[in-house]
Amino acid sequence: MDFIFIEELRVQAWIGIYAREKAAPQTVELNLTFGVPDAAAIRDDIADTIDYAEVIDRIRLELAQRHFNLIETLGEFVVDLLLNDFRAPWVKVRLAKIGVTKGVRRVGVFIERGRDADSAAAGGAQVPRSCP
Ligand SMILES: Nc1nc2c(c(=O)[nH]1)N=C([C@H](O)[C@@H](O)CO)CN2
Repeated sequence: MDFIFIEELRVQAWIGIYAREKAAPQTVELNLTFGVPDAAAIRDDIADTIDYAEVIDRIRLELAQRHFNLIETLGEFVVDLLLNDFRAPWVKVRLAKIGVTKGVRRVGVFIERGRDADSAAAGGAQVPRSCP
């Protein structure tokens, strides 16, 4: 498995538990890493991999359309999108609100998940099911 990363993706999102956060979107910063088949590198074909430009567009589109109370829920939404819609075998999402309170630059959550037991193991590395 190879891994694609997207760093410091800034998106307008409807997020938060307070009335002011329900009245206007705010900037969230996402750092994503997800597994892609190494076959893509061998055949040098975008059809064999996950197009990261599509991932970015889709996240912007989805987060513009719904409100989340918690960063945990928003994080799980992005993880599900990558695992189920983009069929990534493994994903790590780090998501932060910026400047929510005095003296804190970022506050956020990170979630790491595999689509099945094999891809969840060892950060997505291919490991034998059983060793003699
Ligand atoms: N565990 C969490 N705690 C809090 C969250 C959250 O999403 N998860 N959110 C808030 C407020 O929306 C806050 O960020 C507004 O500044 C407070 N605690």
